[in-house]
Amino acid sequence: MINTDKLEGADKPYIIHHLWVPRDLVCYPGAEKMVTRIVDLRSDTVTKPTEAMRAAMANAEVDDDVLGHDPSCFRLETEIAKILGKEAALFVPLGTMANLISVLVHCDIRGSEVILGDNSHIHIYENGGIATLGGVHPRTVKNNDDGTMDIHLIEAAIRDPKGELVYPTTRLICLENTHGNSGGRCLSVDYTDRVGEVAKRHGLKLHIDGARIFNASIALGVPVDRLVQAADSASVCLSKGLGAPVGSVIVGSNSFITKARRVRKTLGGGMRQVGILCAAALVALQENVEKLESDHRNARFLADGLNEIKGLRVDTSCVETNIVCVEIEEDSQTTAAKLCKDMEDYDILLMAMGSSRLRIVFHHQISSSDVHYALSCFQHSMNGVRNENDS
Ligand SMILES: Cc1ncc(COP(=O)(O)O)c(C=O)c1O
Ligand SMILES: C[C@@H](O)[C@H](N)C(=O)O
Repeated sequence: MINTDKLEGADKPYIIHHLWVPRDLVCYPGAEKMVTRIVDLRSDTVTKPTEAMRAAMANAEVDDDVLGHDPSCFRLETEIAKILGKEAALFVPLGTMANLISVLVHCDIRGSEVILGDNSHIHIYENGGIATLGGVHPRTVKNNDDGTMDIHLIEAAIRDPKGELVYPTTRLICLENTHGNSGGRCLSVDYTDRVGEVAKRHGLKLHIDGARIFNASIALGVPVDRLVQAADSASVCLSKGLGAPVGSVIVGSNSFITKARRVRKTLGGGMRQVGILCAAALVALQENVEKLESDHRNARFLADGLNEIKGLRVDTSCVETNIVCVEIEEDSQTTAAKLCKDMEDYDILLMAMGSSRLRIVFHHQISSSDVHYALSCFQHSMNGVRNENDS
């Protein structure tokens, strides 16, 4: 890897992706834009469809999926239900809608309450949809750093039926595996099964936000169907690590999915010739699950490298899948926003998750050489920050 410490800022524009090209080798104006590539580490939602996906989309067998069942959609839903070990599945545009529909079906009686993590995606990043659209009351329990909620706190949060005159009625518990805001941490089968036992004991349902359940499966070495066995429903994002251009699915019993299909239509989520999207998702399912391990490997490699850079700190023990959370140390004299901007100058896109926290997410369109390139740019940027502050 080329040591970038020695190069002056003026050479910065002449980055030919992965390589620094000294000025005299660049012979004409605009060459600096000749060969650059965006290294997009903002999320695993940013992947572009592969050629195989585009071909599948162009040749997809389609029909009206509202009036009947689009054949490509039927094939995808049948396949994903089988893989997740549930009776049926429903294709939806976004994971947010998958979670919303699931909660609304489980909590279809007024005054219902759902127990979920205070740092969960449903609670923080889904516009409070379960309340604003579904009238479902959220009852949060503290998320631990590993994405779990203490089981005794879950049980304590369940409303006493004797108080039904004044309390909402608990009907659902939601888990999230992997847990996004905890840095992609995995919930174990044992933990999930124990929460499932609590739900059953109290006559409650269990939903798993499985946006990245395939990442958990690969990281834990546990089949996805075993990870969601205790759940009555699960949402799975095909458009994240699996790399489909669009789509998530809900899995559950036949009767649950029948109700979910109706709620989807109510929300305007019914789609006509949706096979065009499902054909790409089928390719993603067939081709990209096996690539998740290299995303996790790239994440671990970057985490270890960043930890060696003065001013940055990564808890590498928390890097279990494709997400790396980077803390910017106080004395580093920079911020997450500034570092994102600096890295953008190198054509590297990151997401700030606060004033001193960065999130880096890996996917199948990030290569190991991208990782080396990103590492050298982080080093160069943090050196620049230090030089600025020393002068
Ligand atoms: C854990 C988790 N659940 C649900 C979602 C929602 O997915 P979407 O962005 O497709 O609505 C996300 C977002 O990416 C997520 O990270
Ligand atoms: C930010 C969040 O909504 C999105 N689910 C992501 O992980 O990129």
